[in-house]
Amino acid sequence: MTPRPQSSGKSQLACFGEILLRLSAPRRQMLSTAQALDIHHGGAEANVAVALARLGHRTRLVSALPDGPLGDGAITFFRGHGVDIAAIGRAPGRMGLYFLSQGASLRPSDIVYDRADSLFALMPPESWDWPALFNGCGWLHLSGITPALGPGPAQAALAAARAAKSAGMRISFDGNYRARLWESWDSDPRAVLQELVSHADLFFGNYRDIALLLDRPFSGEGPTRRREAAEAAFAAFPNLQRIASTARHVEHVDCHRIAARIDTWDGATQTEEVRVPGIVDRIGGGDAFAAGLLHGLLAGRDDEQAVHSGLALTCLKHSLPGDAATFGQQDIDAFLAGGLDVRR
Ligand SMILES: O=C(O)C(=O)C[C@H](O)[C@H](O)COP(=O)(O)O
Repeated sequence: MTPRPQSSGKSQLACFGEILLRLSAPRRQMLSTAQALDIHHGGAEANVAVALARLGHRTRLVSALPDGPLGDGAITFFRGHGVDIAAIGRAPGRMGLYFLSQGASLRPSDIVYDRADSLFALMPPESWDWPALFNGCGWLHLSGITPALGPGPAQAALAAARAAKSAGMRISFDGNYRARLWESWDSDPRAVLQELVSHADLFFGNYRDIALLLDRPFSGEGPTRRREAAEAAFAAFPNLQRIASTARHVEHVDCHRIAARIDTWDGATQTEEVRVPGIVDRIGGGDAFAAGLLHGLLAGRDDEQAVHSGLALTCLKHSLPGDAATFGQQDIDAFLAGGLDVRR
């Protein structure tokens, strides 16, 4: 039996962010012609909460869902995956939606957001009672999507990070830059993202995210450019201990090559590149990487093992429809051991 890992220190990991309903055109149809839509639950932070819960960690989703059947359905979904839903507030309002047309052949995937004025986006920032919501939690996971939703969520994300910091919690922050969201309101992404990264111990982002944060380009090639960007980020954000990233080469809509990496102050751990053919659904791949890597760190493994568990979980996620990576340790172990014939 594989022992279930326990998150270290104060037991729970809190994920703060919007829960979304994903409506996808089935069988790779386009949204403009689909006659039915498939339903999945998602949201960047929620995906991390589910993946970690499936891996045996205690995760708490801090969010808000509308009263009524859509909110009830989401609660059932997250509870069913073992996520603590006690810190999800309920109130009248609308649920954030996004629509997906899954790419095929030479047509890339496309996302249409319909989440303006959702209950979560309109929550007054002062309505979140951080000490109560984070009670018993030792880690907070946030992403750059929450502050992109509007001035209220931006203030809430900052307040969450400050409260977690002053409670002695560790913080992971996934850059998740979404240009379409930031462009929908009069925002200054750099200032907000800089403060959030300044509170983080672990930052998920690549050299492009760091270039955006620091407002400067990195001109080298491959690993040299990644290291240069990481060193610039460590210099600008002294609280950061690790920067984790993936490098993705899109061979074809259905076939990507993915490598993963952790940079620390004194060096980097880089994985081999894995070819991922026959992709079923790549949405949530970044969240799966974050969850897999957090899983390794929370279980007390070293960076080499943690980055490989992140790589394994992101690659596995591409085989599964929906946002969440609902795999167990045995799936990660089997992936890392290789071998793709039927297991029986
Ligand atoms: O865009 C948003 O606001 C969402 O939260 C929708 C998606 O669930 C995640 O963004 C997945 O992101 P990746 O893991 O990078 O594919």
